[in-house]
Amino acid sequence: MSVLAEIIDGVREDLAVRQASVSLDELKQRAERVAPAKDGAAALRGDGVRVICEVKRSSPSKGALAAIADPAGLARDYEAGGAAAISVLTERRRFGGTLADLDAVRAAVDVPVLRKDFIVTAYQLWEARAHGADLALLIVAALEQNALVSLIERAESLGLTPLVEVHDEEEVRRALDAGARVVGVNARNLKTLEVDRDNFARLAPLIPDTAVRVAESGVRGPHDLIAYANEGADAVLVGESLVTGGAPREAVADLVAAGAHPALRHGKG
Ligand SMILES: O=P(O)(O)OC[C@@H](O)[C@@H](O)c1c[nH]c2ccccc12
Repeated sequence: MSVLAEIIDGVREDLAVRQASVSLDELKQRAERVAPAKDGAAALRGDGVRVICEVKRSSPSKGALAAIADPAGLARDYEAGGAAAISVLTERRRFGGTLADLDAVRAAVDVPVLRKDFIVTAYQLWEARAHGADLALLIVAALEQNALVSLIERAESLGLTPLVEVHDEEEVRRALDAGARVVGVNARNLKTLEVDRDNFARLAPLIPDTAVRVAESGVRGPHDLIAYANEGADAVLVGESLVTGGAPREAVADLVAAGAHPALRHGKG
């Protein structure tokens, strides 16, 4: 079984427990009480390369990365450094995240917040909205095409911007066919966990100008951001290097400054 399939098995078990304790109706009521979602797509494209900063405690490839006792404080540092959005991993078993992290981050920052999880049912989209997320990750490799189409539609109907993650040519085609407006190219193959930073350059030309292009994973510092920008990234998603580096606000500010450089041919001008 692939790593991705193993993760999803665990996600489905944890999901069943939550579904048994919080009904869909209850989630819908909570979703009505939170502030309306912010425009996630607009936040990820503009002058300069936008930086999405991730709250990430551990990963299947590296194990424990950082304890992150105060996710709200980390998110405030990210925002102060110039983050365009904050990604919060809510998967528990492999990434050490919870929905409580999402609540804490939502309450701490004004920028859009992404729920990063392995979403396979509409219930999880309602959860994302009920806990204040503005964007939700949908991983093409984890979904049949009809499920992908219906989850994108459902996300949009809740005001959530779907960040649709792809890893190869076929998945780009599926994402676009399904109506994705924000496409994330992951350098990491979730089935093998291998990182290939050249993946973005291969796939970006297949994504039309009408969509927002996000380069995900493997950004160690400004050098990698500049490379992704020159390959057409509107935004980059950064986790590990920020949580392990010790000075998150400064590290984000360095990335944002590198992405703002006028010599960069970022985005689609
Ligand atoms: O820690 P990194 O290499 O900076 O990567 C961040 C982010 O791209 C990565 O956490 C990620 C991308 N897609 C995912 C899907 C599920 C879980 C995690 C991810």
